[in-house]
Amino acid sequence: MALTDARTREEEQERRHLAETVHRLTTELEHLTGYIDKSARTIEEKKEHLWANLRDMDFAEKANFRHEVDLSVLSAEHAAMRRKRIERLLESPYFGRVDFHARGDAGGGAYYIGVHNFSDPATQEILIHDWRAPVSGLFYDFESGAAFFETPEGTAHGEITGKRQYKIVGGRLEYMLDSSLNIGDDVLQRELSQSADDRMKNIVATIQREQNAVIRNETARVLILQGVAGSGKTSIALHRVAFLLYRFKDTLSSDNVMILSPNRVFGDYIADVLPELGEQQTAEIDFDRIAGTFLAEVADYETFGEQVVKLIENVDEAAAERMRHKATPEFVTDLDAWITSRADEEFTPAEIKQKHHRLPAEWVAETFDESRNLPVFTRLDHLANRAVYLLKQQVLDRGHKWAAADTAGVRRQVRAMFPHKDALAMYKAFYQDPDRRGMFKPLGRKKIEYADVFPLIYTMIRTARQENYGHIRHLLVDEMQDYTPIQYAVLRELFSCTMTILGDSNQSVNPFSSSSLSTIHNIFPEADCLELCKSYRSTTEITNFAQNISRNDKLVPIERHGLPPQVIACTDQRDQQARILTLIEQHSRSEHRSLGIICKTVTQAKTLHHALSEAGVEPTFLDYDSTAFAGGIVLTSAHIAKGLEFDTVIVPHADEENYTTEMDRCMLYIACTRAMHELHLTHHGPLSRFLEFAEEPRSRIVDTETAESHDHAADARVS
Ligand SMILES: Nc1ncnc2c1ncn2[C@@H]1O[C@H](COP(=O)(O)OP(=O)(O)OP(=O)(O)O)[C@@H](O)[C@H]1O
Repeated sequence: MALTDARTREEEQERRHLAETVHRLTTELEHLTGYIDKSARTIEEKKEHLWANLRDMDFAEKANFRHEVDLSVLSAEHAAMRRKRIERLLESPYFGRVDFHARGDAGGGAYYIGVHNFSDPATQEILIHDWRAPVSGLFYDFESGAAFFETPEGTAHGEITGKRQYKIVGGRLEYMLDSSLNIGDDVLQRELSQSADDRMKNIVATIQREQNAVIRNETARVLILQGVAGSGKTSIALHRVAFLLYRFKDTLSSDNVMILSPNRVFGDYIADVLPELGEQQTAEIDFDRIAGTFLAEVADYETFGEQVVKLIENVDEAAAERMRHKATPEFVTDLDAWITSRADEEFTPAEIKQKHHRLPAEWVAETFDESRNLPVFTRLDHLANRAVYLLKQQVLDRGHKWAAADTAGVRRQVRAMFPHKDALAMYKAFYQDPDRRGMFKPLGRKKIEYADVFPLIYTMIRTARQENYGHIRHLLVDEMQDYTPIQYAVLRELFSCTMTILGDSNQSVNPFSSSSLSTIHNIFPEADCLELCKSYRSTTEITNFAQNISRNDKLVPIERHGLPPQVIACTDQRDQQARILTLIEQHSRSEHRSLGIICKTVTQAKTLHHALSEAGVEPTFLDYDSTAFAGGIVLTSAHIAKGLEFDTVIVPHADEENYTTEMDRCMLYIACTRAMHELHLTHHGPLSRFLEFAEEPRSRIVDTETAESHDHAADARVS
């Protein structure tokens, strides 16, 4: 009874504290709104004054006046940004509290932690600490007892006497929980059992200790993060970007951060996380866009998506061999050495003659030699420019004319000293070597295979000066396993900044050209490598099911239970469609929001989309041309679904014919690991070999009344 009283009293105190915080936030919001309105009026008046008196003002007065207007606009913008943050805080002012008694300090204090800092403007007292502030590390990194955090004056040691977590929605306390341990399991369970939002959401309130270590790593120039499916890699990487923006705010802004994502749908899916954390959206890029920038005027090329389609739908052994060859680190070393030696081996200095004036071959050799450290085509341009300058000088000195045709003539002679006309010609010549014969196979007259796209871009970068991303100071690379060493070599040339590189070697979409953790580490030997092994996305049942498809002994599933995955045997194609329609119908009646129907290929997804549309269901169809993610019911391929998640997933065509190769196994694994709460697989004909384990009676549910299994699941599910 006494305990309940104490608890009630504490809750009462917390409610009062919340009300007080909301009051102070509201006061500040009103103040800012007043300030912004007043600024808007002042700016308007100043502009009108400027227009009215423009003629009477001299240059200095006008400049002064404009400067004043600019300053007012800047200050109003700052206030508007601050107002946005206050509005966000009013929704949920804080999610955690840690009571810390610093050693030698009699008082000690309660630190409330939220998505932003908030200080009372009157007293400057910090009422809410930003989750990224050093003191907030206490909340994520320590249990009760001895703890420390860094302050500008040094390390503050002391003791944590209590930790509390809150769920505040719309400014109202939904619940609070005391937790002496790390972020309480209860809160995490509640968060994980919720339905998926349309987009990826922030997880600040429940960041786990091992995840926090990744987020707050300040020292790594390159950080490689290997994490099992659903371990929070992408979420953590985005929180890390938010942390770095906070920690290095004087030198790093969102304009200097870039995210290299697998495709635009994924880019759109994660687009809300940084703004939710109070940061601006960063620029986003993918390898297809890098290819577009470099090759638009050079060659037509197969895209990554087209290559995946080709591989899944019809594996061409010779093409696979070419891919394998170009996906090795040795290939990069070979190509690099070959490019580097071209100038020495193939440049033949010769005399340059123009308008009866000459530059001897020795001069040519010496001049070419002076620019040794530059790429070969840049060296040729330098040489030609010097030759044009000298010869033109001599011609003009004699009183003759120098025409554009003379400049072109000199350039032609210089270019003739090197056998390759451009990077593409040079790249093709690389394959003249008998050891490499057959390794280059264009698709038609001017189109190159995807496997040649980045070797060619690398050749371009190494042979002539190219634009790079010099303004980018941090690059985040997601799905690292899908990029080859040559792609990393291109990244190294284009970005000379710190990087966070993350992925999962179990989720490669192309077994012929994927990179293992050790390969990537060899490319970035200076990198810190961290690993996340706990999987948070799916129920234990779904994770265990996926583990049977592709085992990863390091994976630790989170204890959260739900319906066992269903494998539904259908009598024919029509029956399969009917079953899928029933599952969609069940989903729409359930508490779940998002449903992903994930086929192996885009072609299969398209066919199913057509059939479902005819039956009156209109899921959002995502293919390689899609640029935005959509909530609700989504129909797509495993490759495109990568990185996404859904409350419920249906995997159609789980038969032996469809899922039979190692590549198919990857696709099946990716599709199944997209499910958070429910997973259903349908098939007609023999079940895929990768699902043989599911044929055992306990895990396989064939022709059962689905409602019954739902009831069973409800019992097992943790609420
Ligand atoms: N600490 C956490 N608190 C709450 N939710 C979490 C936490 N860590 C991960 N999650 C949830 O787990 C799910 C998976 O996260 P995320 O997509 O970032 O993982 P991933 O490792 O990139 O997955 P995959 O490689 O399979 O695409 C998300 O719903 C995310 O919100």
